[in-house]
Amino acid sequence: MSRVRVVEVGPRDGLQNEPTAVATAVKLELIARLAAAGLRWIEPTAFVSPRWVPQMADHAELLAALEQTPGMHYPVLVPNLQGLERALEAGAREIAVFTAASESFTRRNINCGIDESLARFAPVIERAGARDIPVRGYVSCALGCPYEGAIAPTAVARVAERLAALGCAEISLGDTIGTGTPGQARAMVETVAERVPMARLAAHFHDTYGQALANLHAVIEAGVRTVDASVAGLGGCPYARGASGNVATEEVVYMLHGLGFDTGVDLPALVETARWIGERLGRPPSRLARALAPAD
Ligand SMILES: CC(C)(COP(=O)([O-])OP(=O)([O-])OC[C@H]1O[C@@H](n2cnc3c(N)ncnc32)[C@H](O)[C@@H]1OP(=O)([O-])[O-])[C@@H](O)C(=O)NCCC(=O)NCCSC(=O)C[C@@](C)(O)CC(=O)[O-]
Repeated sequence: MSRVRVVEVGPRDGLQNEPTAVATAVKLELIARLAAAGLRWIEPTAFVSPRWVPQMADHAELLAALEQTPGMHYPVLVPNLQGLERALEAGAREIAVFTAASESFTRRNINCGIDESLARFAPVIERAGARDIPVRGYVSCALGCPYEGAIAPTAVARVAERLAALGCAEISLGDTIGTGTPGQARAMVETVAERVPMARLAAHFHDTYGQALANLHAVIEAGVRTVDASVAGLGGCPYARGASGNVATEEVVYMLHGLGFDTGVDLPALVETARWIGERLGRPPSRLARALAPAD
């Protein structure tokens, strides 16, 4: 059976936009439950400025408290050298850098242009490489920008290629505001794959317009085998208006199993985790979690 790798981004992308502070202990329990459900790649936090994203202010405490057992991967977001230094001190073994295919979004999200972001990442990736720390690169706004509208697939491909050339092992392509549709998603991924091999691409789709599963299906048919998702559909980028809701991991896993892919994830345990975090945050369950709810 062929495998699709699911990268759980809920504790980071999912929680970064929550209006009220989520206790570090709740985040740690969420991560432990996700690991127990079979997820092996879990993005736990971001070493970004607490002024920009207060919800990630406990990054060092959280990462230091995580037991990084063999076989588990906990990549953390790092925007610059300062973030890298702090992440390394806290015990990071994998990192992710993040920019976008849109100049306006990049400025609002990390306070610099695309070229400058890549210049900042160069020494980050070099230092990580010297320690054998794998680096993922994110390209946001891959299917549209909240400030610039449509984004050409070739613009996404150019940024992805530059991240790969800097040393990113994997490139995650983000439909940050969830406006993409399946034909666009497939065309974008195929254009990027002309410059970065398909095996190194990941799809990171938000469900704001209800298109995420259809878009994922389209890019899986095109050959993508790594998919980002957020338990209970938590999430959204604080610097992308309307970017609520990553695609729910449990719905992705249900679809992948239905398509005959192995994910290594125990779906009932994941659904239970989705219900657990939803209750703590006062969030409605995903459609799947609702459908699979035990009878009263
Ligand atoms: C990049 C910066 C820091 C630039 O922010 P800046 O204000 O330009 O930074 P600066 O270098 O001018 O420094 C200003 C202050 O920030 C501090 N600082 C500087 N760097 C750090 C750091 N790493 N950690 C902690 N503190 C830091 C620095 O020490 C200084 O502190 P002060 O002297 O004023 O007290 C800021 O814009 C930032 O943190 N942005 C993060 C925004 C963010 O996390 N957005 C969400 C993630 S992206 C996303 O969600 C999309 C994605 C990945 O999920 C995919 C998708 O869906 O498309």
